[in-house]
Formats: sequence, structure tokens, C-alpha cells
Amino acid sequence: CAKKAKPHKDDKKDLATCRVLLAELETHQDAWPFLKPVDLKAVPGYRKVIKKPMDFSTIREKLNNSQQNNELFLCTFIIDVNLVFDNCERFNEDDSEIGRAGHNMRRFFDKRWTELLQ
Ligand SMILES: Cn1cc(C(=O)NCCCNC(=O)c2ccc(F)cc2)ccc1=O
Repeated sequence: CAKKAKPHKDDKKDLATCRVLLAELETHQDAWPFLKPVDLKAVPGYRKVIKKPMDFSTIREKLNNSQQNNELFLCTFIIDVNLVFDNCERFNEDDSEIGRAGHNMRRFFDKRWTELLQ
């Protein structure tokens, strides 16, 4: 994804931008299925089907622990957010409440990421 993001003039702000972007995802009205890890005991089949679970609270922890100087944090952030939405598409029907929430959130993220980071 590094090659995708245009060579960023000032990547010092990228960590702050990721935090802003994550806050916008967490406060989005359709964020509720993605705020916490899916409960593997409560959701039958999830553990078997989804090899790499991811959610917004886990992304926030990773971001809080990431060093500014480790320039991989931006790519890791983008990959993790997309993993949330890819998992959602894999496990949920498009025509379901959670499936639709995932599509809405991905559209929102793609727009905001492009505005803020490219
Ligand atoms: C992404 N994904 C999520 C679920 C799932 O069941 N997730 C928990 C929903 C229950 N959580 C809430 O209802 C809630 C959470 C926070 C909040 F502020 C208000 C309500 C199942 C399959 C799947 O693919």
C-alpha cells in the first residue's frame, strides 16, 4: 500500500491523521458491529470461517502502540481497516443489517482516506 499512497510530503502528520480517521469510523452510526472483536463463543462458525478477526478497538490499540518512526504503521492501519470490511463481506450476506453496515463503512473509509491521506 506504500506505493498506492502518493509519496507523502509530510508523513509526520500521518499518525495523527490515522487517529482522526479511526475516531470517525468509531463514531459512524453503522460502526456498532465493528467496535469490539466478534464474540467467537456467541457467533457460530465465525472462528472457523474468519482466519484473521479484526475490529476497531484492536486497530486503536495497535495504533497506540505503533512508533512514529516505524513507517509501516500507515500501511498496517490501511490493511487492518480493510480486513474488518473484508471479514464482514465474507461472513455476512450483502442483504443483511451487518452486511450493509460493512459496505457503508467501507465506502465512508475509502472516501475519507483519499481526502486525508492521498
Ligand atoms: C462484524 N460482525 C459482527 C457481529 C456481531 O454480532 N457483533 C456484535 C453486535 C453486537 N454489538 C452491538 O449490538 C453493539 C455494540 C456496540 C454498541 F455501542 C452498541 C451495540 C457478527 C458478525 C460479524 O461479522
